[in-house]
Amino acid sequence: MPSSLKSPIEIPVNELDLPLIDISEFPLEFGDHLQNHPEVTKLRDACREWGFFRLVNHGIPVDLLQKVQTVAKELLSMPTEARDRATDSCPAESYVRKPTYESFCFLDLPNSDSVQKISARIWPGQGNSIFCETVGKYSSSATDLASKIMKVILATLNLDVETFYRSDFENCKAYLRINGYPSDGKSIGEEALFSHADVGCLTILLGDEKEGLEIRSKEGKWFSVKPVSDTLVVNVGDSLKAWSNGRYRSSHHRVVCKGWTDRMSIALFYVFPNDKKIWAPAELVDEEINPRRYKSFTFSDFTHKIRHNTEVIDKLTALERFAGI
Ligand SMILES: O=C(O)CCC(=O)C(=O)O
Ligand SMILES: [Fe+2]
Repeated sequence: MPSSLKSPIEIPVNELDLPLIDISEFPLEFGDHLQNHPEVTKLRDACREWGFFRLVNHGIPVDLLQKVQTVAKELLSMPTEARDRATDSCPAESYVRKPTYESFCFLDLPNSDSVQKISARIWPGQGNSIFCETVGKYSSSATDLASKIMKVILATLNLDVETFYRSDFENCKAYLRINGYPSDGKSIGEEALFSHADVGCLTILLGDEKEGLEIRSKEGKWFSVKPVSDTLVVNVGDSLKAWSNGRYRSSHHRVVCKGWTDRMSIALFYVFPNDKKIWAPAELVDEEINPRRYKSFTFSDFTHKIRHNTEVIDKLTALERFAGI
């Protein structure tokens, strides 16, 4: 990740109401009839146009959302020396502090001891059981939700849901990142989190209702997303873009300072296991209309070999440069 992010940027003039998807509309049994369900059509359009949508009626209790935000804020407001104790040589599982943002990263949830390890470093002795329990519960609920969204996305691709879920997504894992954006020294319009595409399949983003998230459209214009309480923002990442043979977008997004003090967000990344070979199924490849767009690669190859999933060089994203045919 680049360390200096202070470049002035153009102020976007566009505001975006993300497409609203009511996940409670989807039946638990996925049959062929689902493909023509109006909510499925809406979701398909959202994934094609934006690679982003807003989930309503997502089923995660509002009090759990509030609790996880409370413990995340408590973590981010610990003294600098305490936060720095969680810094480690493996940034994927520790605390990272950059000039304009900071992140606590937890790996392989909900099953790893990643949360306990960081908690023990921040709160020496006993750790913080309420923090661990709350983050554990939220990650578990959000991972179940991501699996459900993934199944519906398979339906939007006109694929047999159970077959493809079992063969490709059943072993997906979750990483969690608690992001803090302290306001000190930042001016309105300044980039707080650089433009990037997420690397996994899906990201579920829980914000703290402060503006700042911006998404780049197909035409390269920036759109500012208005927060809506009790909802979750979901986006497609590069792994799913590649697996869908480019049918779905993995849009670049960033966070821009809007004059707040201390914005924060919690991102759950639903990702393939490291050794998973990412290869679009033959059903999504059509030699004439939609030829194969990516060579096969493993998730760990992608995350280890690309240094920054940020720059678009000669209109090519990191995914295109890494695996494009
Ligand atoms: O804080 C946000 O709204 C966005 C965070 C994000 O894009 C990320 O963690 O990948
Ligand atoms: Fe992101």
